[in-house]
Amino acid sequence: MKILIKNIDIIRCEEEVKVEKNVFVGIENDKIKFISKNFLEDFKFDYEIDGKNKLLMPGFVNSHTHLPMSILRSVGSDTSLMDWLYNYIFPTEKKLTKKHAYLGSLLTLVEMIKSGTTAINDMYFFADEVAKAAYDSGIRASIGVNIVGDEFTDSMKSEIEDVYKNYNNVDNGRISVNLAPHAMYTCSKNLLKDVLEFAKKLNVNIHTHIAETKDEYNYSMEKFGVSPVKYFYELGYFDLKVIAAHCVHLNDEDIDIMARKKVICSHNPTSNLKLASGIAPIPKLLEKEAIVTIGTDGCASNNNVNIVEEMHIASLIHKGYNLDPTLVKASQVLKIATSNGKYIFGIDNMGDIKEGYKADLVIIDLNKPHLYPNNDTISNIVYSAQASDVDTVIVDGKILMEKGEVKTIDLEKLYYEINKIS
Ligand SMILES: CSC[C@H]1O[C@@H](n2cnc3c(O)ncnc32)[C@H](O)[C@@H]1O
Ligand SMILES: [Zn+2]
Repeated sequence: MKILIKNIDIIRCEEEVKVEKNVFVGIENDKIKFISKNFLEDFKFDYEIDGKNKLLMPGFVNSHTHLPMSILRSVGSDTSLMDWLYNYIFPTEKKLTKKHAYLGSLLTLVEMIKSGTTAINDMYFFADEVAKAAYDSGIRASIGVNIVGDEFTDSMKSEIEDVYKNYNNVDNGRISVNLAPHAMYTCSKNLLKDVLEFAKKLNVNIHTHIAETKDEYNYSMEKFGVSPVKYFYELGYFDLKVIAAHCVHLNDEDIDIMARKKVICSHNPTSNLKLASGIAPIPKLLEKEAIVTIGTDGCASNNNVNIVEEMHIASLIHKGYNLDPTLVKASQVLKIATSNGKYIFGIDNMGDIKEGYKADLVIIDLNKPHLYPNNDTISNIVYSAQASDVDTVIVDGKILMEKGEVKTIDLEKLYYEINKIS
């Protein structure tokens, strides 16, 4: 498939974040073929998109999600993490079925695509169903197989092997698999050691929750004499690629370790605020050049997966909390929410608008009252844009949504099914 986008403004995000006005962009198969000031006559396209009053930018990457959890939206609201998990979420999750996981995932994916997310890093039970939903939706996804308990059992291993066989590196690498030990307080040390060896054998990423609450930090210090970050470091986890969700309670040594070992921090500001977990030291991580990305967490602790809103909150809280308006600038947050996601997927040519790069793109409709006047496009996108401004979403060169209409999922049927099970 060849797509021509004409007369559009673009934001390049990788090195310096900058805007270019009124260009032609050609997409061929899964990649950006050209970006040009003029139309290239010999590009024979199948499909044309008019870019007048629109902005093309790299798609958003949501680095920490639990797709099926839209089914649990608003369960246990107004409680702290441990109360929420142990008294509301874990008991309800025991009742979930494969069907719930598939339909809940699809519902979350609709919300994600509608707000411009082109790639996600997930972890949950029923990973096979989650992977199927991600596959069906057309999004780019790394699917985490949930691991909790004392021992690495044969049934855990065979679930991982099945999901790996069915979904790792599927559809031109669009779907991949990661191992997701839940957290240091729900997995024994032996289990974590075995999982690490298994991840090495399969050559996959690790995705886990680290240092989310003060309780977790204190538990780690009391039981093991080290912080959660140092605990994972000493186990050898950071010799692999680890996506560490939350990273709220870090000491200076933790920040140094994370920067040096290139741990990928998934900043989840809304979930951290809703569960009153705290505010992650993102300015300090950025100062040390650690890799920071952005995530929503699951729908029950957010209560949505709107990455535009997440970016907005991330751009504001560190300024207010530290009484410093220069922290987490609009250009930094845009990079965090888009191009830094490439580190998760290990795809170098992803996360920017450049020739030869993956066509994982969103088109924003600028013809909205809150986006006029366009004095500073980057500030307008971070501080004023709404999810409903996302007009078109393209992943791997395929159009998943156009003019606000999701093409890959039958919404009427999905809402009907969701209503039946809720
Ligand atoms: C490992 S599968 C996912 C597991 O994690 C639970 N969960 C969702 N959000 C959070 C969070 O913010 N901290 C810790 N655990 C969380 C989810 O309910 C599943 O049980
Ligand atoms: Zn989580």
